[in-house]
Amino acid sequence: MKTTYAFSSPAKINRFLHITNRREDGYHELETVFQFLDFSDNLTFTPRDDDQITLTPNIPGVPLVDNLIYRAAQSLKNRAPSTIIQPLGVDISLDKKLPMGGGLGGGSSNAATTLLALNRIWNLGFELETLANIGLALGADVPIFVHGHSAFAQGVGEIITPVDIDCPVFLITVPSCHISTASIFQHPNLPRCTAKLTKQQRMKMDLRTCHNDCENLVANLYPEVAKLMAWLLEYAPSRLTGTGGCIFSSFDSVEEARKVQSKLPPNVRSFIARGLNSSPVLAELEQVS
Ligand SMILES: C[C@](O)(CO)[C@H](O)COP(=O)(O)OP(=O)(O)OC[C@H]1O[C@@H](n2ccc(N)nc2=O)[C@H](O)[C@@H]1O
Ligand SMILES: Nc1ncnc2c1ncn2[C@@H]1O[C@H](COP(=O)(O)OP(=O)(O)OP(=O)(O)O)[C@@H](O)[C@H]1O
Repeated sequence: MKTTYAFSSPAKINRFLHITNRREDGYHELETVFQFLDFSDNLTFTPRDDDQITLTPNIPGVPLVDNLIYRAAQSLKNRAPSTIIQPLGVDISLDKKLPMGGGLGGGSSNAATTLLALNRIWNLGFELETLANIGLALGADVPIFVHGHSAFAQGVGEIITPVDIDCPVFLITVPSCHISTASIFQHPNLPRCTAKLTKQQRMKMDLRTCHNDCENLVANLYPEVAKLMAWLLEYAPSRLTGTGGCIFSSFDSVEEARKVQSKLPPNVRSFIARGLNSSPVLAELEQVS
C-alpha cells in the first residue's frame, strides 16, 4: 500500500507593492509585504516505484512541461545528490482553487509546495535556502512561499525579512480579466521610482501609508478593475495584490466581510479568507516523518 501525502498551497497577497528600480536585465526591484491566506490549492504526492513524474489533472492552456509543479519536481530531481539510490518518481494531483493570473501567486505557491514536499518525501535533505534558490529560477515569488512566513521582501522578492503583521479577514474579489504580470512590468506608464522605505519606516511598517504602484496603471488599462475598486472603497480599505487584478478588502470580522460580499454585483467572483503569518505547509511538513 503506497502512502499519499497531502499538502496545501496557499494564496498570498501583497499588502503593498512599491517599485523602486528597473534593473539592467529588465526585472524590477520591489519593496513589498507578503502575507499568506487560509485559502489554498490542494496537492497530493504519491511516490512511484519508477522515476516518472506525473501530474493530474492538466491545467487547460498550460502544457505539462510549463506547469510550475512539474518544473519544480524536475528541478529538484535534477539536483538530487548522487548518493540517493531510490527512484525519484511521483504521481502528483492538483485540486486548483486559486484563480490564476490574479496576483494571488498560485503558480509560485504550487512550485514551492512541490519543492518542500518532495524534498521531504524523497529524503533529499536540502536546506530551505537551497530550495528557495532553486525556486527563484521558477518565479520571483517562490522563495517567499518556501520560507513560509509573512515577510518584507526586497530585490525581486528574494531578499526576505520575516515580519509579524495584523491578520484581518479579507474579502478577495476576482475580476474576470486575466492580467499578464510581464505586460504590467513592461508598460511605459508604470511608476518605477518610489523611494525605498527608510529604516525607521521599516521598523514601524505602517501598511496604511504604503500603496501598490501597479494599481493606477491596472485601473486605467482595465475599467472593470477601476469600477470594482471604486465600489469596494465605499465599504472597506481595499488594494490591488501584485500586478492584479484581484483586490483585497480588509474587515474586522467574517460577518462584516460577508455583508459586503452579499452586495457584490452578481458577475463578480469572490471569497473570504483570513491573513496568516505562517504558511500552513510548515505544519504539514512536520507530519511527514
Ligand atoms: C509582482 C509580484 O506578483 C509580487 O508578488 C511578483 O513579483 C511577480 O512574480 P511572478 O508572477 O512569479 O513573476 P515572474 O514569472 O518571475 O515574472 C514574470 C515577468 O514579470 C516581470 N517582472 C517580474 C518580477 C519582477 N520583480 N520584475 C519584473 O519585471 C518580468 O518581465 C518577468 O518576465
Ligand atoms: N501550477 C500552476 N498554477 C497556476 N498557474 C500556472 C501553473 N503552472 C504554470 N502556470 C502559469 O502561470 C501563470 C500565472 O499564474 P498564477 O496563478 O501564478 O498568477 P498570479 O497569481 O498572477 O501570479 P503572481 O501573483 O505571482 O503574479 C498562469 O496563467 C499559467 O500560465
